Amino acid sequence: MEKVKRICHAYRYLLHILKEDSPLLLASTIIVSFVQGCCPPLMTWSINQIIENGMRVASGTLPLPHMVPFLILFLAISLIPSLVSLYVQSFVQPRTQLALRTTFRSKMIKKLKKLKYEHFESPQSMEIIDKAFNRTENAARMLFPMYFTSTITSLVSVVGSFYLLAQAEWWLVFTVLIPFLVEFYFSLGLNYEIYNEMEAYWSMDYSNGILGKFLSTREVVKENRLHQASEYLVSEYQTRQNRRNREYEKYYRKHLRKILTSGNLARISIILNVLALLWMYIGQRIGLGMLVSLSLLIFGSMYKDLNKMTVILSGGPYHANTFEYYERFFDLSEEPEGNDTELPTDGSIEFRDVWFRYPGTDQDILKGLSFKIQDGEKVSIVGENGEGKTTMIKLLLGLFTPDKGEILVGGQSMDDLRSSSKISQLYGTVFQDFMRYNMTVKENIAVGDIHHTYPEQAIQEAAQNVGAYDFIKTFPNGWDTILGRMFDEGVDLSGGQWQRIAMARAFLGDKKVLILDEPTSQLDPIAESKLYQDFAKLADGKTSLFITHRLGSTAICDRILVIAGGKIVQSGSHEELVAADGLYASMFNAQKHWYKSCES
Ligand SMILES: Nc1ncnc2c1ncn2[C@@H]1O[C@H](COP(=O)(O)OP(=O)(O)OP(=O)(O)O)[C@@H](O)[C@H]1O
Repeated sequence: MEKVKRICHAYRYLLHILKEDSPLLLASTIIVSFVQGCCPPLMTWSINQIIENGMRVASGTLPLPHMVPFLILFLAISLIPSLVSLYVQSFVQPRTQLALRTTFRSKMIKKLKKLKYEHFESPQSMEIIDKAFNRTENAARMLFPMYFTSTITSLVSVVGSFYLLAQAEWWLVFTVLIPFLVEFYFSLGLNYEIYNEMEAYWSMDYSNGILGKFLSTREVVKENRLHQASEYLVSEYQTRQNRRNREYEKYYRKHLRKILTSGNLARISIILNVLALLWMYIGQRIGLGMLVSLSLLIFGSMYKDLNKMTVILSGGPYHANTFEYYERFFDLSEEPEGNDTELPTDGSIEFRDVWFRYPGTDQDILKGLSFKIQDGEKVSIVGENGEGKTTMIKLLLGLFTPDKGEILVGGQSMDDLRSSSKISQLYGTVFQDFMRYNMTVKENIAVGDIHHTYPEQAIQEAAQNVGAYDFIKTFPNGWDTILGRMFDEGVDLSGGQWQRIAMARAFLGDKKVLILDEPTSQLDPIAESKLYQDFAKLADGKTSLFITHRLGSTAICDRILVIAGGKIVQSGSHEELVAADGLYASMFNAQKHWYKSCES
């Protein structure tokens, strides 16, 4: 029952989309499918007429011209199925594909925009998103037009054919139908079983696909070549694919026996029914025309149509099941609706006993993190790898919520602020893995504050503030130059130049809090020192947070917070912390020795 509900739901959904998008296409598809369905019974009827009347023409009891309408009908019916298939293949299929793709994609993209950020860091959610994006369209295409046209055609054809069979003998309807119903019952269960087994196979495909991307992504290819890792990745990819293929073959062999045996009941019933017709002909209960035309019907189109119906009915739920992923995707939790909470007027930050672990994991990353940053203060956050510095920033930005404790910005709780529609105007953030948009320089910077339209001069000023103005001026199309290598006319930038563009974007507008997560990782020492000076100017009067491993850079900050074990373990100026002889001093001394050994 659940399966039937699911397929009905999938069809209702698809037909609704097509009715809205292209009602004419839907109507014409229904009409041509119906006409095609009428062909087999009409063909049977015309063969019967041609044979019976042909014999009368041969015996001289009927003039030849009386045969002409039946012959014309016969010719027309022979042509219609191939014309209809051409129409479906060359028009209905591609047109439907476009309509479904547009509807599915745009609905899914709108949903993506609202998804809770945590889903993008969860492998389970990412698998649902991947399947919804990659499989729903294919399944929809199978259901319409393939299954939909086949269902109408075979249903009309089967009803017409049963009518003709009943003309010969009423019980023929049942001797043909019952074996097919039994067959259908078994194939329905079998296909559902196959679907469940295929789930494991698809999961393997998903992870192999990710490995395959390592071989085609530009950034990754560079490193692969350098490490000569491509060969290893290719062979690993092949090994995994082979393992998956073996799994697939196992499932296929397991079901082959069932698939082969499941068609036999119907095949035997066909032969028995044709023998029954012969028996009726010998007993003179039907004529030669009926014997030939009904035998052709049972052996040919009727068997095919009934068979098609069992495939549609048993395979339909299998494709409709894909809609389960589509529905699960839409069930993923969303960020709360943006409200009109006003932003705070000062940029002070306070973490009060904040605890946090990533959803689906069992390890606390932040364990009672508490600190205060005054409005306008410049603070450096330092700590060893994996101590939770970036995690802390994600919480501050409202991408995740703490499991315990509270975060305040300007005295306002992040619980209220995180859903403010203006939140993007509070923070200017540059992450380690900032975005490189393959768009114009202007757009690359302007997306930093989409709530305002900035004149070109403001964009240029933003670029100047982060030292990007001079290299942008040299571009062939100036501010309208497309960045990145995705397009022919695109100009690629160095890592440091991209970083400056990202900074111009992040700091566009009047952001109260500036955050830089490893801002200088791609800069040379001169550029790094220049960037700090630029940033100190830019950050004047604003609260700013630096996450950095280069402890020399902390000099521009008023204070340093040292994070370890999910807590702040030290706080003070560079001089105070070096003198305190704690974790900061040992990290700083290690770096000092490293620089010294480089100098010597
Ligand atoms: N989405 C996630 N799911 C589960 N664990 C995560 C996730 N993101 C990060 N972690 C874990 O959280 C811990 C803290 O990571 P985080 O990136 O905050 O550290 P960090 O101090 O910024 O490190 P680094 O200095 O190396 O950038 C790490 O152990 C990391 O593996």
